[in-house]
Amino acid sequence: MTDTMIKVEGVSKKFCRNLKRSLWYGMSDLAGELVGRRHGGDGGLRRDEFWAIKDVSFEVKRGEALGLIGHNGAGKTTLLRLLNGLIKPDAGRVEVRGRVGALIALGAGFNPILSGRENIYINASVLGLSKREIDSKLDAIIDFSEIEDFIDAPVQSYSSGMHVRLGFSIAIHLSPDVMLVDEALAVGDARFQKKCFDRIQKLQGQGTAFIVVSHNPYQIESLCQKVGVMHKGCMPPVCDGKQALNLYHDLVQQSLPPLGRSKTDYREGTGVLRFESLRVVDANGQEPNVVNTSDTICIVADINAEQRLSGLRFRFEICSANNAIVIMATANGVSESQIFEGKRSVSFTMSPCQLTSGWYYINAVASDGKVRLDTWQRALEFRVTQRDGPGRNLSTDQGVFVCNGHWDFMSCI
Ligand SMILES: Nc1ncnc2c1ncn2[C@@H]1O[C@H](COP(=O)(O)OP(=O)(O)OP(=O)(O)O)[C@@H](O)[C@H]1O
Repeated sequence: MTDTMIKVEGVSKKFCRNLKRSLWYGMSDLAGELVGRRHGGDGGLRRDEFWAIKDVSFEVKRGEALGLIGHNGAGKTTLLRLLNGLIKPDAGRVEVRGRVGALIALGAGFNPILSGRENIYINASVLGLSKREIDSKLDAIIDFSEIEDFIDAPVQSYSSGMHVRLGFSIAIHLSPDVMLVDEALAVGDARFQKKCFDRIQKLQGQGTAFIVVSHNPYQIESLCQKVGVMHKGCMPPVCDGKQALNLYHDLVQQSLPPLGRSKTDYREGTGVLRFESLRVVDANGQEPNVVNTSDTICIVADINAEQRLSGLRFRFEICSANNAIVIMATANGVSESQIFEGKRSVSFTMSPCQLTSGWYYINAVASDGKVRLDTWQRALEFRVTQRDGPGRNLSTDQGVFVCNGHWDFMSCI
């Protein structure tokens, strides 16, 4: 495996839901191993056991980043713990080359009663660095973490963001060959997140292989060359960002109730800017109960930016009941000089709306071009009909969109 830094082959890991039984299984497995009889492997599940990881395979090469996305409990952290050697697989093989930097659980690896400075020494020496090597990196670690004022305070007094800053800074300054990052970056503020992304890209250029777990598929798409979508412990072959986004979008939508029954939304993003409300209004500024295909409609979002932001991008995705994106209205060209701070409104007008009858929903997305600030999936549902009466034209009520093109009829020579 010349350039391959991480190789995972047919790995499975099971857990037991019942603590007492889990302890009993653990003891009997241990005893079995001592006499050369091993339960597990592909052996079946015992009572209350389930596969947290099932037959997962992938490779990550030098300088590559693999993103992992999936619902809560899909098995992402378990996979990272297997890669980091914290737990053993029940079946399959895990190979990881070189020095591994890991940011798995928030605050894990820190001794809470020791200061940030003391924890830097402990963490780095565990990874095999001498005192002299750590001395030479200390200033850079503290500098990057931006917590110099607190570096001699006990880590238990740190906020979650400060834990992440210190953990990330230690990990990247130890020249890891492989870096495992579990959702930790979501805790940092937007500016620090961006600084981390830039550093991840720089380290990738220097050959570090990354595995990044995130609930933000757009973050994953911008950072990672390939993506694994985990679902109930399984992971179909890794694919590129676009395919993975579609797969993840399908999984999210499948878990939502049918349109028109109950409104369920789904949020992700740093939250520095948030959509506060979203509505569809007609040409008179009224919110109609039902929209007509020939009506002018305007999608209006009220937003709130917690700090001065520029270079923003907004997108409204209008999706049909079968979860296909029908219209993607993208405002990429918000000029750099347009500053957003505090409460504002963003709107997109469709004149006429041209959707055929049925239920639709709108996803609203805001980013600064690099980091997703807010994604509000299924922010609003609305229904379109064709007006009853003489104007009604069933032949134009097929498909999802009535396109206003024009026909030409030319004679053939
Ligand atoms: N030590 C354990 N004992 C029993 N079950 C466990 C253990 N660790 C994890 N699990 C279970 O394994 C499944 C996968 O958990 P895991 O933490 O890997 O999910 P995840 O995808 O990282 O979720 P999240 O996005 O919420 O962090 C979950 O059902 C979890 O409850």
